[in-house]
Amino acid sequence: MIELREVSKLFGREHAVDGISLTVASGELCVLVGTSGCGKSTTLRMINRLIEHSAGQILIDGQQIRSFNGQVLRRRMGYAIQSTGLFPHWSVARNIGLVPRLLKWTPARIEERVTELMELLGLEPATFADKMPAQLSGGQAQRVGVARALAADPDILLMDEPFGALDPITRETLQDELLRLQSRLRKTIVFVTHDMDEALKLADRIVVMNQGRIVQQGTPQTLLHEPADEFVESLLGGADRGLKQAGLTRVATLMQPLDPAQAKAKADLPTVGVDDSLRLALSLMLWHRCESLMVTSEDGQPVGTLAFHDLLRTAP
Ligand SMILES: Nc1ncnc2c1ncn2[C@@H]1O[C@H](COP(=O)(O)OP(=O)(O)OP(=O)(O)O)[C@@H](O)[C@H]1O
Repeated sequence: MIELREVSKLFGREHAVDGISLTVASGELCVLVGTSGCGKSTTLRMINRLIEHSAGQILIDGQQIRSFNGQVLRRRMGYAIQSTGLFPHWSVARNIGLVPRLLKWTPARIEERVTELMELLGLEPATFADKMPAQLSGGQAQRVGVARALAADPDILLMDEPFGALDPITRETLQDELLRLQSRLRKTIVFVTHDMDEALKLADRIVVMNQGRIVQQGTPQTLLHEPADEFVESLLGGADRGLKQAGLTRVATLMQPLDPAQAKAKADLPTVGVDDSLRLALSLMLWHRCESLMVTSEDGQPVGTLAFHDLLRTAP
């Protein structure tokens, strides 16, 4: 668990962070979101002491971070950043093995761990282990950055706009992979982004910052339903909120079970997956100009139907 109590950071006389209090529970994915310069990166870097806080307390599992040596603390936490920070003259495998090497793991254990992580992140070891960072695409380099952050199996992962420089499709893929990894690894993650759509998709809890302060924190649903003020509302996209809400809700929540007597008559309807979002369902209805869809299970079997009027039941 990470706790920030009335934490501030002053650069000269300027408050980059101004008395924020925040608790991130173990296993929680907490996203800090806000416009440029609001203090997100400074907050993240205070947690691993790349930046020292000026006032307040930061605790990891109840212990003040100042009681740890800074380097020791950083080795206990994964850190992934937008520019990846990979060493350009080191191979992918050597980059991933950095922290285990610093922790003096045996070469055999490091090799085993590097191979395991490359497989976990979808980087075929035989193809990528010996490549140099310059030979990687942006998406592959980010995967290496995340693998390196996970190398020593830290409980805490700090991620600063890790997918910020990627094209939208690669970015979506890596977001999906982070969610898949998180459902398996249950790390305590603090993730910084300026992109509210990314925050809504990834977060268990979103913390909205403005001018060094926290203006609201809550689940994606809470923010969408009850934005604290106009600033939060504008970050959420104002009138677009209905679509964003639909993007967070699964088809399964509103579908009607399939009536076997009607199955044949509905067999020609366009299909949507039970785990797809209502936003996708709406898009399919608009595209196919139809008012209902057949809902299929993961293995493609029809399990229900979803009607246009059902979608209106998501309204708050
Ligand atoms: N080393 C520094 N020295 C002086 N001022 C700094 C320093 N680092 C950050 N700041 C200032 O602190 C404020 C918060 O910066 P920070 O990088 O935390 O914002 P951010 O929300 O992460 O922004 P961005 O999304 O643009 O990265 C800004 O006004 C910035 O100019």
